[in-house]
Amino acid sequence: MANELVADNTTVQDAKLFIDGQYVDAISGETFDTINPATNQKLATVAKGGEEDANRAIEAAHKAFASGVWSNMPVEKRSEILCRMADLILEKVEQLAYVETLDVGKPIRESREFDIPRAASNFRFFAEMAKYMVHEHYDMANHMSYVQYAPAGVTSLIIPWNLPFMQMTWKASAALAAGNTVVIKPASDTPLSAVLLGEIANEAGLPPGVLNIITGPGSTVGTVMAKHPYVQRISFVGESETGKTVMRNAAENLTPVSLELGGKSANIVFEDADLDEAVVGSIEAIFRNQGEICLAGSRILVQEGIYEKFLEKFVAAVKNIKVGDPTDESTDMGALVSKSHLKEVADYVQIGLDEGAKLAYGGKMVESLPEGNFYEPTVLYDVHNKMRVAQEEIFGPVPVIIPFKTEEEAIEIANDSIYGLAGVVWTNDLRRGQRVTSQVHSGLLWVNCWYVRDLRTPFGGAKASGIGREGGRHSFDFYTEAKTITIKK
Ligand SMILES: NC(=O)c1ccc[n+]([C@@H]2O[C@H](COP(=O)([O-])OP(=O)(O)OC[C@H]3O[C@@H](n4cnc5c(N)ncnc54)[C@H](O)[C@@H]3O)[C@@H](O)[C@H]2O)c1
Ligand SMILES: O=C/C=C/C=C(\O)C(=O)O
Repeated sequence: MANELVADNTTVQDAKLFIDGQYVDAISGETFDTINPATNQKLATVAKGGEEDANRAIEAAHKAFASGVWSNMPVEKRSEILCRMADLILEKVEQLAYVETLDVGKPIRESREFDIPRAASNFRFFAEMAKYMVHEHYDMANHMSYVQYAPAGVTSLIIPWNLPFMQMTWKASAALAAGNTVVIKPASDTPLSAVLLGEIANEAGLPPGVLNIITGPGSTVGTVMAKHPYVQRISFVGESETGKTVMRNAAENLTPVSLELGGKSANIVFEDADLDEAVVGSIEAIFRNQGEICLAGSRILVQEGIYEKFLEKFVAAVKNIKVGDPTDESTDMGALVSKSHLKEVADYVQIGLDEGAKLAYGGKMVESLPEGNFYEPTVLYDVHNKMRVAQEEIFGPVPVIIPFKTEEEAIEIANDSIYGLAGVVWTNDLRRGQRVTSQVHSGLLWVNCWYVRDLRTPFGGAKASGIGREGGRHSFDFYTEAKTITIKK
């Protein structure tokens, strides 16, 4: 394999661009290093794609699309190839999980048990669904109409660094199942697992040019992927500000965008909740993946009658989180993705303290692990929702705990945010659960659970958290062009 792990499981082979079914160097010959966040040592050399490379990949995708080799392939056959990709992902679960863990800094247990199997599920789900799409047909007296959901064409997929393989496959599987050809750009901090998808595609029999992967900067490669006139759909995941830039660039050709952006979701704990369950769930919702999850329950709103008790139990649970080597099976929390991100997270904690928040636990780098980007799980409490740490996305293991008195106040605080991605409600009163979730202005809400995913449901955010929904038929709506064909009888 072109990108196989070497024997010691600490370094990976160099990564190239994947264009038209082949691994190639950047035209400029330039490369960049990807760093292991647990050691801050170099992990691999990666081809630094530029504008010309992005053009090359888009042209390859355009040619493959126009040839009909994929878009006109019977859906059963297309589905078979995508299911084979799912099988291959599962066969390579160990390799992919290690690469993901080394590149992202996340615990190996999570990579092996969640990210990689979920990537396989993404492929299998959309491959199966494509076969069972319901087609519309309408009759009039002298005419009949039917609707064809035709593949849109070349699709740009721009991916962030936090859950790289899972998110890339969430988009790619749907776009491919709908008959499109794709160009994928992983984030420069975490390009390695994406590059491995190229050989999986080749092994599964995906025709050349149908899937292309370009590693390189967002400012060049990403800009071309948003602006190129051949591109018919852009699906972007990342920060809200970058999303705005992508949308501006997409406007040049009126290219439809699907944007999954930042979040600052409220995790609301009511007095009538099962306290232990709420503590365990709230810990998971903010410390999983080092808190680097868009859906994180990063604002923990706690009703005043249980505020002290919740805080005590929450902090006790935080003390049990084992931070350390991401490749260690017993690690709960790994390293933050980069030195610069570590600094951003640490700066936010200082900002919070300066604003008057109190520190219940953490607040510094892990002293015993000075080489990597290990930050202690941190708890800020007695936070007011107007503080910057309650309004801005920290994207790290730093929840802010905010007290509230009434249900109305909890809803008001939850909605007092530019973001509207997710929300969690902990209560034993399901009527309250229904009332509160129906009034919180977010795309995804969970009651007494967090990040439970059913791939048939729409996924996406409100307000600054995004535009559009993917998942189930919503993905096919986005990745296809609905064509109405009317015939005289
Ligand atoms: N809503 C969701 O589903 C979701 C999921 C995961 C992450 N996120 C968000 O992603 C952010 C973290 O990821 P990040 O730091 O990698 O985000 P980011 O916006 O910095 O980068 C995302 C991707 O965009 C590329 N990019 C940068 N500039 C670009 C440009 N001008 N044109 C095109 N592409 C460009 C980057 O190289 C990267 O591949 C957080 O805000 C998080 O909430 C949202
Ligand atoms: O960090 C963001 C998490 C995104 C999750 C998904 O895209 C998903 O579960 O489909």
